[in-house]
Amino acid sequence: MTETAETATTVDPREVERFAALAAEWWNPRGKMGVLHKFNPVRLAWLREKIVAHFGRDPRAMRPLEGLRLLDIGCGGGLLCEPLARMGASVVGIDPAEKNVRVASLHAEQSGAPVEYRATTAEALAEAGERFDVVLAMEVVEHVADVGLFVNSAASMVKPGGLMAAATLNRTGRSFALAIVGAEYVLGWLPKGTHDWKRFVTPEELADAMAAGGLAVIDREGVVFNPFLNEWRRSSDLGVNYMLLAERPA
Ligand SMILES: C[S@@+](CC[C@H](N)C(=O)[O-])C[C@H]1O[C@@H](n2cnc3c(N)ncnc32)[C@H](O)[C@@H]1O
Ligand SMILES: [Mg+2]
Repeated sequence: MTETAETATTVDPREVERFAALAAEWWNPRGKMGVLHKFNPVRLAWLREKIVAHFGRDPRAMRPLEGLRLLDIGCGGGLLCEPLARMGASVVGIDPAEKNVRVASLHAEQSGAPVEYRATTAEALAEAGERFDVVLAMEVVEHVADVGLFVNSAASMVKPGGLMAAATLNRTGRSFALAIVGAEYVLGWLPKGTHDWKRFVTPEELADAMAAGGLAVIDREGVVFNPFLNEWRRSSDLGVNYMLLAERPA
């Protein structure tokens, strides 16, 4: 990163180093990123459904996102980039950890998914004036050093009539019990220290940050774990994991 000297940054070096150290694990569904793999069907179905409806696409089409330019901020190994590219979107995946971008590029090459990866940040890309139909920040907000600056940079890249989607963890007593104590210490789903509860963001705070960036929230979904079915599902309960969808009015 060369721009960090002059430009304000949302990068917390310790956070980015943590993810870079796990780079080899991105595509192992039973590895340290297993929870993201488990989330994938739920969040992809939600993204597909909402993007298709918003842009008036045919939900039965093989490539319903054809012609849409999509940015995935904090893309990690590209677990979302690849399936979204297969749905037809022109996907740019960015991550401040160069190791992640290398793993993601290699995997996309092998799987044949046409994703463009860059080792950079939302704030650097926003400053360069890039614009997208859809901007994603999935499971990233709780790892950035400055939520206001991060959301503002992301929002500024949404074209008029475009969408931003963000998924993160709410800051509640239940999220402490489930996402920290449960997931990291009891069940061992995530490496200990993955999350800092104080960095969790309430839906109201996230919606306010989006509004400050000129976006209006149009959908809120909770994501809850069903231990009997061993799967994640959409829910009206935003108490722990949740996703917000916002639009920039045309
Ligand atoms: C939990 S992973 C989520 C990966 C991917 N979005 C997914 O859901 O599969 C968080 C990612 O955010 C990246 N990250 C950390 N700080 C960031 C920042 N300030 N700006 C953009 N990405 C960041 C990390 O390097 C890591 O790849
Ligand atoms: Mg996280």
